[in-house]
Amino acid sequence: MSIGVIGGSGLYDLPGLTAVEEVRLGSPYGEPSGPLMAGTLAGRRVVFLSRHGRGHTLSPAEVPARANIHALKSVGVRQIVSVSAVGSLREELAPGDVVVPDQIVDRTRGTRASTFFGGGVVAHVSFADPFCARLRPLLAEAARSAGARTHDTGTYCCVEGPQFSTRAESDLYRSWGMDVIGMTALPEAKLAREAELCYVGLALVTDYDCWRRDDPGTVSAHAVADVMRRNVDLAREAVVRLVERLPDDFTCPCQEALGDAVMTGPEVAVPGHARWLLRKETRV
Ligand SMILES: CSC[C@H]1O[C@H](OP(=O)(O)O)[C@H](O)[C@@H]1O
Ligand SMILES: Nc1ncnc2[nH]cnc12
Repeated sequence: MSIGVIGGSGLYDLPGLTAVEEVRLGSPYGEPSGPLMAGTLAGRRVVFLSRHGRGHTLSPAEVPARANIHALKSVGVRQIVSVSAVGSLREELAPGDVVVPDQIVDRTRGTRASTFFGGGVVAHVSFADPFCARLRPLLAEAARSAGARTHDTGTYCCVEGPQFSTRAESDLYRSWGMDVIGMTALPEAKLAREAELCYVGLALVTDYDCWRRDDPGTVSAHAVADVMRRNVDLAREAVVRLVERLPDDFTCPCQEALGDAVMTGPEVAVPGHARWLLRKETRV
């Protein structure tokens, strides 16, 4: 069993990962964003994947999230830490801070492939708590002990992009109580739940989006990348400390997410595309 790390903007490899084997995999959903880098970190097997690909060639809507989750699960990953750059929608969440979100609001446009189900097999997973409730506190503790000013909760507003928001949108998301804004936590988090993997977010605040009228600067892609570059060591250290804290026998309800989710009966043959997901006991 291993821990997966998906690196977002500015995090294209995982410094300190040793004995790295580059694993190139296909999947029923096409190619993942790039090769999986499987190695050792803090004595555990860790598999790193760059979300936007080497050289950052995939925009948020182009990230092959189904292939990525399938590939990570197929090499034995059971927990995923998603590292991502986010804008802050709150004064108190400052650039350089870490947020470990506990909620998401979906503002994507519905064009991203966001389920493994359909095509003859129906399942509705519970998504009330979209991030793994057992892993989140461990990650928050790990980030704090790595030296980050850490916020243990927060609502991640996932927008379609690739353009940044208008001021009116930024104001609207704030009025809705959203805390941070990004473009990639969905559909990744949904797909991880369907694949019965634990999924948590290490959200690094890079900017104040565009809502602050006292600040003439607004977010830019290069400013985000600069802040992320300065925080690579922090992200890595937080992952190391999480890996150190994670018990070998860590279990969690995420690993049983399909137990009460599948509607399709056992009299129906499981279509080929869903066989990797379904155990006999998960069917009605
Ligand atoms: C480069 S700025 C916008 C870009 O950065 C974030 O990506 P990730 O979550 O992979 O770090 C944001 O969601 C946008 O995709
Ligand atoms: N302000 C912002 N909006 C959307 N995605 C982001 N990623 C980093 N900062 C962002």
